Amino acid sequence: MVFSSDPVVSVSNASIFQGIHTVLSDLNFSIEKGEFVFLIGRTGSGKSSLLKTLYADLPLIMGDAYISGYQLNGITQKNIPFLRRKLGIVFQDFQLFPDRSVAENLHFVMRATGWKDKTKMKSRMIEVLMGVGLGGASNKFPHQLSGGEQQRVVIARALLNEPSILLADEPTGNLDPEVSDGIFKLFQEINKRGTAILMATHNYELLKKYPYRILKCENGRLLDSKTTKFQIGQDWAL
Ligand SMILES: Nc1ncnc2c1ncn2[C@@H]1O[C@H](COP(=O)(O)OP(=O)(O)OP(=O)(O)O)[C@@H](O)[C@H]1O
Repeated sequence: MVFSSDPVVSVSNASIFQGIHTVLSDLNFSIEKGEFVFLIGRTGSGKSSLLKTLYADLPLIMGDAYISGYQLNGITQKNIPFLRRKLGIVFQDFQLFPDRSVAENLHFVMRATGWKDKTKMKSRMIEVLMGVGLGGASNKFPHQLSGGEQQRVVIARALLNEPSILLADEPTGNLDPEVSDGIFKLFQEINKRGTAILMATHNYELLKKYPYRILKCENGRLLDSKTTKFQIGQDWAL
């Protein structure tokens, strides 16, 4: 049972591994419902590994972690799809099926996550596409959309099951600055509607402009702007 006062993410005494290599150790942090948090750090510092652990693509071997009401340590293969229904995941590369329309891309996820009622599926699909500003795009194929529009479809797809948190790994990394600004604003709108966001980014401008909480991977540790003062760094050295 998830109570509304529970944090969406809660991590204690955890270490993050890639095989036998420890990437981050002694992690202790939580993310509250509706919080917006940046995740920063130099290339190879562990941002993606942390996100992968949170969506159970990497096993949590040491420590405790809960996300969207699921305990990550000891989670079974059978339960991972159920966990992922509670999360929205957005990557830098859009990962849409190129040979399927926008509607078919969304339908695929809905069917895979247990939706059956065709009327409800259609109205939810329209709702999420409208929500990302792509109300008229359902019959288009990915190649007929710009990079920014494709990313909006990916965000719509991530929102289908009303996740309590969106995990975003460099979601604006492949887009030019103006387009990425629009995508960032979309994340802010989604956040204002109540979804927590954990966003890995190298975009120094965003950090300067929007004073959200920052988690920084540095020297195998995770620094938290809520409890520690630290330098953000320059964009090449985030
Ligand atoms: N699949 C993998 N197998 C083994 N080691 C890996 C794998 N992926 C990443 N690593 C290693 O884990 C460490 C953390 O990498 P990670 O991708 O989490 O960093 P990152 O902060 O997300 O980097 P970037 O900003 O470049 O995306 C690095 O030392 C990297 O080489």
